[in-house]
Amino acid sequence: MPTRAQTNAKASVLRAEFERQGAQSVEPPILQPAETLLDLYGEDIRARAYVTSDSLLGEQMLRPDFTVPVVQMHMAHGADPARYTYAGEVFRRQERDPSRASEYVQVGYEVFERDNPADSDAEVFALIAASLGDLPVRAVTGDIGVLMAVVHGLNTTQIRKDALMRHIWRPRRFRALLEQYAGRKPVSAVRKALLAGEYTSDAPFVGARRQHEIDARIEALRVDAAAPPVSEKELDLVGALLKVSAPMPDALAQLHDLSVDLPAIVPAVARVAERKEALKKRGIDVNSLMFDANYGRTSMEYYDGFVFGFRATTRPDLPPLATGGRYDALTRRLGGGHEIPAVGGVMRPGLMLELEEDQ
Ligand SMILES: N[C@@H](Cc1c[nH]c[nH+]1)C(=O)O
Repeated sequence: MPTRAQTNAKASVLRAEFERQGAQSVEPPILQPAETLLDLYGEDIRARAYVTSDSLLGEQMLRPDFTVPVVQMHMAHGADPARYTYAGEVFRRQERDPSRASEYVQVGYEVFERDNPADSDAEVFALIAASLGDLPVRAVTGDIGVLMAVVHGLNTTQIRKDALMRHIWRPRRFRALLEQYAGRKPVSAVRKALLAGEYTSDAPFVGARRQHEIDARIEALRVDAAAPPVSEKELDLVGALLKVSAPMPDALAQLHDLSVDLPAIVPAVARVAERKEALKKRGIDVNSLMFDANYGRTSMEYYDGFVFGFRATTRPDLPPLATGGRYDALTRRLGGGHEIPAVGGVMRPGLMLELEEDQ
């Protein structure tokens, strides 16, 4: 296992390289305001952040990542375009796997650039690929924008689309909801009685929910039950889309085929195609680069476009050595009326050293 000093030294080397590529070095504080920022990460990180209360500052957290504080800083006073780099610890509780670190060093690179998003995606990816050097790694890419587009385009109610959108990050729940909306799941006897107004309960009010909220929820369930089901055809198309997992050229051909029946994904698929060309221009072998439509569905909920990760081929037990993605909407949420397309990624120097030791 590398020592902390070795990891920090490696981090400095990587950050210096990112500075040479034109990035400005920034140092967001370790303590971050939880009340304003924690929700931006989504459910998983919200549950895993170390949060504490401070009588002067309010709820504070140990930074779960750098991207959110960097976006906040850029939107408050950064000039466009901009490139930033940083190195330091992030903190996330591990609830399932005690062998995984709950505190580790990241080195990152973030690009805020309006002109050519495909090329910015390729810039970040190619820079990280180069920084990983000869390490035995394999990259996977994906695109959350394609999934969002398919949900937007479904022929169903806005309420259902909103629910599916929230569950993009919970693949099993997403699948179950979609099947429910397609009428594939039998409605339980209790639910039937509830919708028919035949269900009464004398359970005491113990939670925060009031009678009018319960009534509103029952009414929403009634409206939903009256909506026509999502068609079998759409269900199958979404299923087929989520199965796309192949090298870039083949994956793109499959996406193009699917977009004939799912016209809503046409612009998002065009972005995947543009990115492929931009990656190729930057020397990436796109013929062997994997595209997996499901990739990125369990990570940071601020991603809304390109997503990628690099894993060690010789050490499948290790977490990814580098990950990243595009987060345009996050800049809008923190921008107070402004927004700018943005993409970035991080590397884990500690894992890189561990892998080097194995060589
Ligand atoms: N902040 C992300 C990585 C990233 C940087 N930029 C974009 N994504 C993480 O910690 O997982």
